[in-house]
Amino acid sequence: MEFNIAVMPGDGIGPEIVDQAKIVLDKIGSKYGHVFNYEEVLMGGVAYDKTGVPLPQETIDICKKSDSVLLGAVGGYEWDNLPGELRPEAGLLGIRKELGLFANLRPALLYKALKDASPLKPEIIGDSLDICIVRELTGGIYFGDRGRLTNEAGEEAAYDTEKYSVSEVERIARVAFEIARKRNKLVTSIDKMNVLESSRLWREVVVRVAADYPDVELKHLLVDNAAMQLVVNPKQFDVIVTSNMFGDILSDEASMLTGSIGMLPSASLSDGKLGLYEPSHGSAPDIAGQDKANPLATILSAAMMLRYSFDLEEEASAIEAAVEKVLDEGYRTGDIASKGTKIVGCAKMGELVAERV
Ligand SMILES: NC(=O)C1=CN([C@@H]2O[C@H](COP(=O)(O)OP(=O)(O)OC[C@H]3O[C@@H](n4cnc5c(N)ncnc54)[C@H](O)[C@@H]3O)[C@@H](O)[C@H]2O)C=CC1
Ligand SMILES: CC(C)CC(=O)C(=O)O
Ligand SMILES: [Mg+2]
Repeated sequence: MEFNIAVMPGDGIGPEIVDQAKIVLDKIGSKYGHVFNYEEVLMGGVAYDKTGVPLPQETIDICKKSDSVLLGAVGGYEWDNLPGELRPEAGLLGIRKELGLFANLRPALLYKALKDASPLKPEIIGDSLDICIVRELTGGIYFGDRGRLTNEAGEEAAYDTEKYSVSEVERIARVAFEIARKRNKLVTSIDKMNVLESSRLWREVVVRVAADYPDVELKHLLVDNAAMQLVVNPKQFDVIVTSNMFGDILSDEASMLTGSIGMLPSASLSDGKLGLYEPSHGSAPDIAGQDKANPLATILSAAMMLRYSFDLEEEASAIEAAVEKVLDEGYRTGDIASKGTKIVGCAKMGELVAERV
């Protein structure tokens, strides 16, 4: 089969890690008889530098007519003083909205070989950890009204607004329950209903949706407690469903339970087959251009693309198995290295995975 993939390398380590994912995809293509056509598009700081905006219309058009989108990461110090709407991150939020990518799946999976890389005690982490975070991606405070104003005391002030509609909560809750049905049948909804009205609506709607899934257990946690529970008892979670900002923060925390933010892939899904696949981390400007980045989150995101956008389950599993094999053989990028392991760079890690596909 033939697939057209829009590729946004982005900024910082983005181009390095995306290159490795393409090498692995090409190996899958040659093994299973698929052709992946890549069309590189501009988004983020690199787009701002070349066109004056972080998300050019041409990028949106090409993504919309592609079969899926692969992204590295965007952002960096050099764009830190731009106004919000011109920052690289505005390009990312813009493409998520344009493509209707309301469901962000972030699986935090601990590979057995990485047990030593997890900061949690062996008696807490056990042999494995497998949490699926379902983060709402096109609503909430990242998309609400914001601005600057002068308050009653004549002082400069700023505001951002958290807003969720019933339909926005309902559709993300359904995604979470459907996923839980295929896993361990437990959804934990995380909110801040003791303070926020938007969270009270969130909880009401999730409870209503749960009635359609009597085979799935529903629990609720307040987000501050949830942040703590992830560290003290992560095994209590199966599927977590939460808002855009809480999911952003909690997924970075969960990534560390599995060894590194460089291990956490993500799939951003819409109502249709078009999805955007990217690692959960940022552009890591502190290590950009040094061949130090861990490309595994991006490679595993490419596997999610095969699974969710192209229905190529066997090929997706082949990538995941190749990643597991490389780790079992003791190869590590610096972020997941431990005593007795073999440290390799970003490019070598990609090559090793491709060889084992
Ligand atoms: N999806 C995206 O494009 C995202 C972009 N950002 C942007 O990225 C820029 C940097 O943000 P930070 O807060 O520093 O977060 P970050 O995720 O880029 O980096 C945090 C820490 O993790 C390390 N790290 C991240 N990815 C890694 C990898 N693959 N391998 C090894 N180490 C890795 C970095 O070196 C750094 O020490 C900012 O401009 C931010 O807005 C942040 C998060 C997501
Ligand atoms: C622009 C930000 C919302 C990106 C981010 O931190 C994320 O999606 O994880
Ligand atoms: Mg984030």
